[in-house]
Amino acid sequence: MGSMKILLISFIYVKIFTLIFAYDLQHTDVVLLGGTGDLAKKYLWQGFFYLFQKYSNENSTFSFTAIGRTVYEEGNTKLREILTGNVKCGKENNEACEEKKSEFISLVKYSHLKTEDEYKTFCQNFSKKEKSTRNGHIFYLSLPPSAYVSTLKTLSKYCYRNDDQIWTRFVLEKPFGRDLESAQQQANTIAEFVRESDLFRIDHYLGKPVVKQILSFRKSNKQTLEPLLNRQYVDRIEIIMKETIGVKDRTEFYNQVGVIRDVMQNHLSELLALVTMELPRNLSNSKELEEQRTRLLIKVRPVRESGILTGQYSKYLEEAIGANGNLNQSKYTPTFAAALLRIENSRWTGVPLILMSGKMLDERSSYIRILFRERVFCVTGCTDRNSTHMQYPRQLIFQIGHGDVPSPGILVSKSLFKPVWSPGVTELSITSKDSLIHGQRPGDFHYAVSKDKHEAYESLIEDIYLGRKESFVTLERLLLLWKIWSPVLKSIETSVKRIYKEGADHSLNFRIDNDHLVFISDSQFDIPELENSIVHDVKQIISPTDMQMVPSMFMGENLVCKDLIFLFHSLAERIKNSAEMAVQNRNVFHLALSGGNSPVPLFQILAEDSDFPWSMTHIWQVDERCVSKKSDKSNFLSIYQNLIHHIKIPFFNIHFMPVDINGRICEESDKGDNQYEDAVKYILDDLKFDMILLGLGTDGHTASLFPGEKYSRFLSENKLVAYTKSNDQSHRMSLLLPLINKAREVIVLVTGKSKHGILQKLSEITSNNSELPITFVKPTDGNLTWYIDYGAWIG
Ligand SMILES: O=P(O)(O)OC[C@H]1O[C@@H](O)[C@H](O)[C@@H](O)[C@@H]1O
Repeated sequence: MGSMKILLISFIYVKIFTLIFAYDLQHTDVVLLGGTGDLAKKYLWQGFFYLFQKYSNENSTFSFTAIGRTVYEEGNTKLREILTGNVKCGKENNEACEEKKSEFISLVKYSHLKTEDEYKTFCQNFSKKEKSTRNGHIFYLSLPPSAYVSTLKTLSKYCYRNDDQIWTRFVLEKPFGRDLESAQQQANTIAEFVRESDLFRIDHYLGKPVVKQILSFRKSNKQTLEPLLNRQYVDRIEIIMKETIGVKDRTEFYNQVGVIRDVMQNHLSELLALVTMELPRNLSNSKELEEQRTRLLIKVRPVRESGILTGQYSKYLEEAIGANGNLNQSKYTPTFAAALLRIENSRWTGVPLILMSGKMLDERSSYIRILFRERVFCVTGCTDRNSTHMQYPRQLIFQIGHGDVPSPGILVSKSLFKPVWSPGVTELSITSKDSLIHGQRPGDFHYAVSKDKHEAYESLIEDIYLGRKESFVTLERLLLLWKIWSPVLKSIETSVKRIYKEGADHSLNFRIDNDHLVFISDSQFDIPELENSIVHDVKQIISPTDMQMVPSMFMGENLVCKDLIFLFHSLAERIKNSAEMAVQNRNVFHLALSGGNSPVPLFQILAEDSDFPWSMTHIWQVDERCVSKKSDKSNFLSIYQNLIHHIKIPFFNIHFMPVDINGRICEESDKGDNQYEDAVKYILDDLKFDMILLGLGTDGHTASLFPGEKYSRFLSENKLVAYTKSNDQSHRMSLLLPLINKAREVIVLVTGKSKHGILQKLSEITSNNSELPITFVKPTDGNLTWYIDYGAWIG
């Protein structure tokens, strides 16, 4: 009886063990469609070999099939030859690796598939694996994008299973569509037969070792770096991918895409998101990571035609003709492009982002370079490169590939901060070389390289196998990326491309001129070229530095004159101080805001300030256009969208001008002006606003008080609010001078070059008989301060 019991127990144990063991067995079939193509030869087989080396053992087995369209007599032999020449064991080249390589190569098979029946038979054999194991199927489509939909359709019909026994993953290479519309269309069709969760869209830049370190570097230096990564401190960001090779035998593909679709809409734009997005609290939370990425991309303004430059290397057309390319199309294919991007959020407004890439340029280098604003001013020894006193520019560089560094890595100017290195990198010192790196001596950098030395495809293929999706392109992100580039792609489709010489051609150098990019050789400015700088910004040369003297008074009143971003920040701080004082003294803060474009960045900064005493603040309007509240011309809509919408302010503290009463716009009989005046009288004890923010028009108008009307009339009549007319005779509503002049503080905000002329005119006024409305603004008991940016000041 006893021995029966023992036998039974042992039987149960053996059964459980077998079950566990069997459950642990996994067999993975990798099918590489386009397995004898260029990408496969160069990177993909190497990636699969890495996977095989790392994961194959007695519990985890693999088979590899290359699918091609060509019928080879000795397909397997041919394929194995390819692999023998292309798969490498790395520097160690050790015996164990060579053994593994032979094992790997002997496993690889070649199959020719073309017709649906051939696919069907292939897939039937394919599914016949031992029932006790769990099978994984990876279909990697290294095919022309035009073949994606039909191939996926066939595969999904015969090879697609996802259940307890089999998982299936499909891998696609960019480009995904040609523009927003086609990408959406392609995605919709694919979604009919493949689930989004089983689709892996590859952008191999996301698998590059340094790219994988960007967020952890930001996180490790959160205390020091994050407060600097914004428009207040960053001068510009360059995201660059320079190549020395040409298109070679890829002309047919390249003619369809050009440099923007090939690398800018995807690789470079993905990098942009990684450096500018809000840092997720938890980097391993892929949902949060994706949310922050998409939140950022939503705020990237679509590239404009004036913000892009394109070129083509001189031999491209010849190559294209040789490759039987379509000449008409080839002549418009850009092999070089530089684009100016803008992010319209409170963190980055105003910071230029330059994305640039080109084939056949003078060097091979890809990097993200963040240049910080300069505050230092050199007095002595400025041209002495060996001087130890000056260490500028101050920059943070993610060197993603090649360039002048010993190995891709992260570089931080020593004058910026001493980084805390994340566990994924190793600090190195760059041995002194004669040449400069990004304009600095190598020794002026803290430098670290990634510990992970694997090629992008190796780590991405591993991610596919493990089902980790963080480094792949989601559909939502893909469409947002297209939104940035689609419009400009359309508008430059048949624009003339600048022809440049292969290698070093200075005619590609460009600079930012306001919101435009221009080739320097085309521009009327004679600007000395800045050494080692790709972007030459004229403003940097002509605008005053913090060291330059600016008077402290304008028109007999206080003046604050700064660079645009600093100006907005200091004004936001001033408003907050006034609010806090008012709340302390009177328990309430009455703020009247003008409309127009100038104050928008200010609203956005204020909107971010959760410490502002919003609950004690009343927001009023200085003026309003006679339009519907929903019109994009409405001042209230702009104040609402950029400020009110983002803050916690009681509804009853918002006082919009009643220009739209039940759909009737500025009907005199509705007496909207009297209504607003009554509200002011009722709510403001002594008719004193704590602060009024005014603007200044190029014609000297302020609020909605335009030249030509007799404002002295309003002064004597003591009216507070009225309907007025602008120069183009359109109707407005405005606070009037008696009310404006009662305010405790009046701020006049003037920004942008276009305002230089009117400032000049005002500064030349000598008599007291000017008819310009702004000259009537003279607070009786309060004070007036001009806030003017360098653009308006210098012109
Ligand atoms: O920087 P890497 O990894 O060498 O990749 C560059 C290549 O990236 C590919 O995505 C582009 O299609 C090629 O045109 C480009 O040459």
